[in-house]
Amino acid sequence: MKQIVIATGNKGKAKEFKEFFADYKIDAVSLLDLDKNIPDVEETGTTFEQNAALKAEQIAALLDTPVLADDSGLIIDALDGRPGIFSARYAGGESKSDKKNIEKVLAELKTIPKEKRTARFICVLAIAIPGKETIFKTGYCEGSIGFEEKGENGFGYDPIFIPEDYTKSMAELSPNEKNSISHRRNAIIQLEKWIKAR
Ligand SMILES: O=c1[nH]c(=O)c2ncn([C@@H]3O[C@H](COP(=O)(O)OP(=O)(O)OP(=O)(O)O)[C@@H](O)[C@H]3O)c2[nH]1
Ligand SMILES: [Mg+2]
Repeated sequence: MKQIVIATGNKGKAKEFKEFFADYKIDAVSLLDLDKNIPDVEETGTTFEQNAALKAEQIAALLDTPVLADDSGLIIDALDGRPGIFSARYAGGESKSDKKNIEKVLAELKTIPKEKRTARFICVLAIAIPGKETIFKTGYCEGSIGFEEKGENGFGYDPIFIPEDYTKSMAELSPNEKNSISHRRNAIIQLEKWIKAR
């Protein structure tokens, strides 16, 4: 089976990439699957593109193979776009905690009414191929932030994100349903030609 390396240490992302690439009969191997001790890539960029490129290019150089990286996050209008590129580490501290991040967002939006809770997920994919220019693709998923956590599926902010035209949270959707509307899917479908040519 063909393989593609995904430069992520996020379990939720790794699972979704495996599901997407299975459709193309490609095994998506994440950093969690590799035996090698791979150093953490510091996300020092100021944009999703820069951080996606940092992850893809550093791991591609290290392994000398094409690598796909995903930098993603949640953009909330009432918070001037926060948590944005800081989505994974919004509540601060070294340990990334989805639960603490969600609590912080809900607290910040406490007095904000339903119609002003609009938000979107963004996913920027970078594909680094040694010796070639890095390719970028961006996908979005529009929605709003609920008032409480709901559902057990997905990861990150899914329990408080209600996709547009839905009443359920992203975490209440099945993996297949999420994968049919998510920001990650909307980025990946733009890569279809590249994936099929592999
Ligand atoms: O509810 C969610 N559903 C999603 O589908 C989703 N996609 C991204 N996010 C949030 O945005 C951060 C990415 O930050 P990020 O791109 O730096 O990834 P990460 O640090 O978790 O892993 P890595 O890929 O960098 O190794 C994540 O941790 C999450 O908090 C999501 N939340
Ligand atoms: Mg990260």
